[in-house]
Amino acid sequence: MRGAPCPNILLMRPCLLRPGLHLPRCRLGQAARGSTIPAILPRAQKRTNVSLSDSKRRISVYNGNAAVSRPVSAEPLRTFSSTCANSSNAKANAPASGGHKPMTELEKRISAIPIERYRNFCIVAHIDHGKSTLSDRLLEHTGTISAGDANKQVLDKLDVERERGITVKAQTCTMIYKNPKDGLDYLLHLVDTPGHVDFRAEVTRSYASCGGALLLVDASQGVQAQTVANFHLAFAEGLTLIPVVNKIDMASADVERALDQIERAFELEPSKALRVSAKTGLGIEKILPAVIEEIPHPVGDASKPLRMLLVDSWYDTFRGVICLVRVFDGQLKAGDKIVSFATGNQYTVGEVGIQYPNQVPQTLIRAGQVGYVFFNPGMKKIQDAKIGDTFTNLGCENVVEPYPGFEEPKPMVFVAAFPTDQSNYTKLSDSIGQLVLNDRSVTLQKDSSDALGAGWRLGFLGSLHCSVFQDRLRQEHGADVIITEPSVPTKIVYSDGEEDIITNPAQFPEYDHHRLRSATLYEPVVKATIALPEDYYGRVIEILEATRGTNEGVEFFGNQVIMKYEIPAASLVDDLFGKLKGATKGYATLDYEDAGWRESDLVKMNLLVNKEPVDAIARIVHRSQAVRLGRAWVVKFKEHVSRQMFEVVIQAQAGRQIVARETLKPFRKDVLAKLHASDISRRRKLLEKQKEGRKRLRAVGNVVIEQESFQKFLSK
Ligand SMILES: Nc1nc2c(ncn2[C@@H]2O[C@H](COP(=O)(O)OP(=O)(O)OP(=O)(O)O)[C@@H](O)[C@H]2O)c(=O)[nH]1
Repeated sequence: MRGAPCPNILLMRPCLLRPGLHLPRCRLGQAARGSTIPAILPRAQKRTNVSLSDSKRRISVYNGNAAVSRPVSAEPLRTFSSTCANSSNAKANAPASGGHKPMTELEKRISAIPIERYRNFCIVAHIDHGKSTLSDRLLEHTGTISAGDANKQVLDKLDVERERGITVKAQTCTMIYKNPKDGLDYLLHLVDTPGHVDFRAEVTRSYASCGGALLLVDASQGVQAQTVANFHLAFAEGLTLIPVVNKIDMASADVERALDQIERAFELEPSKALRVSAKTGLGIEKILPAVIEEIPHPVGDASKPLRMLLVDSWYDTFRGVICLVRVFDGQLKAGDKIVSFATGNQYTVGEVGIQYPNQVPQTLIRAGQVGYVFFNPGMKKIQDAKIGDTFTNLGCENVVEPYPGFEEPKPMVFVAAFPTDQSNYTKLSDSIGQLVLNDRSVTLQKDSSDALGAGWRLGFLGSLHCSVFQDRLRQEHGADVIITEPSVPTKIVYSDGEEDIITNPAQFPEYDHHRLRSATLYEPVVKATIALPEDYYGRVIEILEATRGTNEGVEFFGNQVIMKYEIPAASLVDDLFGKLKGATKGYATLDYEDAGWRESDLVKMNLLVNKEPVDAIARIVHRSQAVRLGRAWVVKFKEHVSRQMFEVVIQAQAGRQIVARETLKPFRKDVLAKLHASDISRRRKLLEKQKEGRKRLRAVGNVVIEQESFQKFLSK
């Protein structure tokens, strides 16, 4: 399908529809050759009762009869007796020492709800379409938070989330809802997911613990790039989707257009769409009845051995590593001894509970529930909390099948981080370690630079991800840190077939390295989906062509255009999104996915100061950009380096070529100041002496570049 014009937007992310997900590839092929979405989507409709969040998710279709109908109680239901019962676990499964604590009213209410009345769901939407606001509104509607706390973005807990108004970490919240139709309590788990493309790993993880989703579309903006992308992720995960048109209170709302787009793009029935305003609360009361009606309940057996998926983890200063888990089978309570399939490590459960919306301890959590757990003693290393890991009761490893786990996200953007003051290395190391625990998509390696000392090389999913991490490092940990310019990896294939992927430009071989001469270089490319109003089409084409992109298809939906381009990933770190926003008055939206490597005429750029390369500033760029970037470098570096006693030459080198140069004049001590004007021979002698001195200094003197200069140079 690569390179073929895309007949409809469903096909824009074909690789997300993974094999093995009941969506035969031939269907996609047929559609790609001209048939339209209906060939595919009636299946999606049929799949409204496909529950892939049950214990056989990813491999089987939910059979309504298979649901466990046993009423649940807060008492352990340990009827499994094979290997597990004979293990030391039998003892551990007895109530935690100290006996039962009396159940709280909340626990009593939860324990009376059977799994058939659980619903796990999330909200699928484009960034800023109102997920967090709607989540707050639902929490308020169910009495989980008081009316005064709504609109405070309760689930956006991080400072950076509140400040930037975006969700970075997926948060979850349990709600109890009394359904007016049958007067019964339902246990709902709402997972608030990030909308931005860089946080896709968070989104995918969240979907894994859900049975369905609200597909939220802003009535004034309509379907956007990430609505399409996130729809495909949710669709591939087999989630039941309920269309919801939000922001109907806005003067610019065009509900009919949004409904038309939802129907044409996703083949979802517009008559089933709910029309709401998350801000004013208009129409909100229809959402939870629809969730109960449409979204299948999770399937699991609380009497079986524990089968529990680690969905997320974070670090709490007082309690250590806390894990967010989805229990598929069995139940979990304090004192249980459990084992990780990924690491083989054994743990004793210290506390279990639910997010309501803050952590509320429970006697136990059981099959179908999403909750938190921490251990006593806690996990030793932060790396032990492997997202996607399966846990079971100790002794049940042979009878429980682990989940396949999650695909490791691949970092696309790399930076190096150094403490401004090397004596703060350990402190900064701890801060970075804690943030990495909270964000498993970040990769971390030790690094060092001649200019900046010891530090780390960090890999991120995208530039926003990278800048959010920097903000968090500064805000939450008060870190004083120098961060180098972001770069993407480069692949070198040598003539003997050996491959090397370079993520640190300083480690890229110099142009005169004998192996590089016969090597082929590759840069990563992405398939980008860009949505914009038709009026800006021409300007956006210009920008995309300038990125060395290849047009792979354009679709028109009324006045909305959806374009598909293959572009170098390097253009994303060069603020492509900012440029698109600038050219479209902020209307353009962008989504992308990894599309492998493309052969490219790449060259290593060095910044030379008096002929010495400054390793922290090296970069691999396309040859066509070398002169422009080189010019910008030397001019900017000159601005930030203080003058020395001797002349400093700043050069940008691309491969073997010097592409730009600036000279920083030395301090000029006026050695002639006290001399009489007519004393010419004395005057010449003094100037000669000064020249000699400068020459000597230049030969032996190191250019002293203060950390501050680097900081200023590296900051945008
Ligand atoms: N007028 C109006 N504004 C709304 C409505 N829902 C949300 N908003 C506003 O839209 C903006 C974005 O809302 P959020 O809830 O933060 O959006 P989000 O989808 O969670 O954003 P991310 O988490 O970054 O993906 C905020 O300024 C909200 O106040 C609505 O129904 N009507």
